[in-house]
Amino acid sequence: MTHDFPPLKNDRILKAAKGEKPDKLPVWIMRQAGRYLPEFMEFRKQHSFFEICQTPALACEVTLMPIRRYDLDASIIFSDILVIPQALGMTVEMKAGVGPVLPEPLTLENMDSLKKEGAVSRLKYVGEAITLTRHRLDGKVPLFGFSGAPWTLMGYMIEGGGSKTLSKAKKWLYAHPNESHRLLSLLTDVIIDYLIMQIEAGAQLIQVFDSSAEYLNKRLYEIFCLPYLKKIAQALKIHLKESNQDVILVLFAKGAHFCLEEQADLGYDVLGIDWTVEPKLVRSVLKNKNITIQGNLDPCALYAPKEEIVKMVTNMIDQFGTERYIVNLGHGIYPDAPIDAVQTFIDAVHSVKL
Ligand SMILES: Cc1c2[nH]c(c1CCC(=O)O)Cc1[nH]c(c(CCC(=O)O)c1C)Cc1[nH]c(c(CCC(=O)O)c1C)Cc1[nH]c(c(C)c1CCC(=O)O)C2
Repeated sequence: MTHDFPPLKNDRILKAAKGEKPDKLPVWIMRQAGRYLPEFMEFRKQHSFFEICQTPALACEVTLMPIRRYDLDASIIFSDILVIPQALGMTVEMKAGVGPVLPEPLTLENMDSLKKEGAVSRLKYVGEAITLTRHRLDGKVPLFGFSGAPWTLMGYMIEGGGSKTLSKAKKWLYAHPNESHRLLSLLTDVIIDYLIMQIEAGAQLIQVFDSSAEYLNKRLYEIFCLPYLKKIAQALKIHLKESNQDVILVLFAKGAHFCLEEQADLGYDVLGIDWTVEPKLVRSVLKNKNITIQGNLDPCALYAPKEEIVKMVTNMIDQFGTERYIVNLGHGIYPDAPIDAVQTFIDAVHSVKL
């Protein structure tokens, strides 16, 4: 599909992802388009969460909010990982102060009622938001599309929302492995088609969020996650090759420090690292892997005084080194992050001489 998008003016993140040298270190922030921005909170008084997700003009507006305010090097389309369970026929509510709630969680008995057929066509609005946003960005920075990973989606679907232990979803892994694989396969198929749709709509990078990886161990991750994450990367790479496109693939498996090497062999161009992992350890474990690292300032570091933030950022960059590196937080930004601290963070990154 040709879209005639405006030419890209800032390719720092694409360069870093491919192992080329950018003019400055690229920086963006997970969950940058949302809740900590006063303009977003104002916007949310007029529109419900899923109304914004499902209305391309509104999703585009929110995506652009942090780009107007800050000198970020990438944008990420406003949406949520839970639009997939929604498209599969599950009810998802966004409750103020609680987070996402799925009032009728998935069970062994009702899992066959998931509506795989047509799921991606019910997510067409995400593609439309991406295309519109690519035009409105006017080439200022590249645009990320994203999806939840199979295991993270499975967790929310079975738990019916967030959970401290994920014990209901993990029970499936231990007690019902066949049904778990059936569900993870179904989600993988939908995720692949969904991400291809986002690429065709104009996404220049894709991030897969496995935010619930931290609840598993190496054995469970090898059995129930790595094969599916690999299938996703391979299918996307085949699609990109056949359609002669160049799109960067990023995997953020939060807390999966028990299998960094295995993650590096899945076919993604970039690995996101959470803040609990030592930068030097990451670099030493992955030194022969030709992979770019993204991360990993503790989101809570933004509560520190300005001078401390600058010191922590400089120290982090020293430890990661400036090659094959994209600066980010080690998880999504929190709703009460001071907006000046975000500016300090970005300026500290961009002031590093390469
Ligand atoms: C686990 C997860 C979810 N959603 C997402 C993840 C993976 C990333 C991560 O681990 O943080 C991903 C996500 N959610 C949202 C984006 C938008 C783009 C961005 O700015 O990064 C992205 C990339 C918007 C959102 N998603 C949500 C909000 C706030 C809801 C509101 O405005 O009422 C936003 C802006 C709601 C949401 N959605 C989800 C939760 C747990 C919550 C409630 C807590 C919270 O606020 O983060 C599920």
